[in-house]
Amino acid sequence: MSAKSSGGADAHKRRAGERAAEEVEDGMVVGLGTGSTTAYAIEALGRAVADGLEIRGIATSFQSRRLALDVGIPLTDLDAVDGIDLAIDGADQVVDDPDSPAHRALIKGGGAAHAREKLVAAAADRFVVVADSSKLVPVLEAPVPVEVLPAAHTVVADRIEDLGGDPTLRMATHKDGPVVTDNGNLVLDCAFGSIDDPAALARDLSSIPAVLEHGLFVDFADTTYVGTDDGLEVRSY
Ligand SMILES: O=C(CO)[C@H](O)[C@H](O)COP(=O)(O)O
Repeated sequence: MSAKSSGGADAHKRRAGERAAEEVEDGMVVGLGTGSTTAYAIEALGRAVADGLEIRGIATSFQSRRLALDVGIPLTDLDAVDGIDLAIDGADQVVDDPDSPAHRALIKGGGAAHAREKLVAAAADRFVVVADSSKLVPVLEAPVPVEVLPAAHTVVADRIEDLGGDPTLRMATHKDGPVVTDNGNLVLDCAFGSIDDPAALARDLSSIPAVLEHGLFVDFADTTYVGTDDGLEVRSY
């Protein structure tokens, strides 16, 4: 999937994605996130590679791998490198309140790619988030995507209800049945209302057997680029 043309939220996404791509320098290993905002960064990196920038990308999904190949970014794998210099990725919600202990916590996984996205973000020296301004919130409240082993989805759903969540199995739109992740698993979108303590919820979710990964990213982001009507806002943490 390529990035869409600009206008409204798309223009905001483009500003954020293209600005993040400017952070990439010759010789870097770059984590390539998933989603429409990151697609602008990947396309910008493809243009820079065509102009001589030498990088290696690590894709976080089938979608980001295809796009990177389409635009000519050489790819490698996590087990073939010593580390990742910089990872760029989008978010579904970002806490934007410097007075909150949850400042910079994210919800990711709108594209069901959060397991590999978190792996790559955790391996990166710097994790740069790209978002349009609609993603900024004072408190996280979107459903948290939880990737689960297929055989365990009802058991995990029960455990999530015990935690006060309301899990819904994510269903595919162009096939019968559920969304299946790039890892062959299922996704429960788990509504918790306002998430005042994302770190505690992240620990609780991680402790459930058969949860592969959840979409709460606490203390991962180093910088967030936010595309707005007026231009670009930068949050450095
Ligand atoms: O976490 C993600 C995929 O798993 C995406 O980065 C997130 O859903 C944001 O996507 P977009 O940039 O299209 O709004």
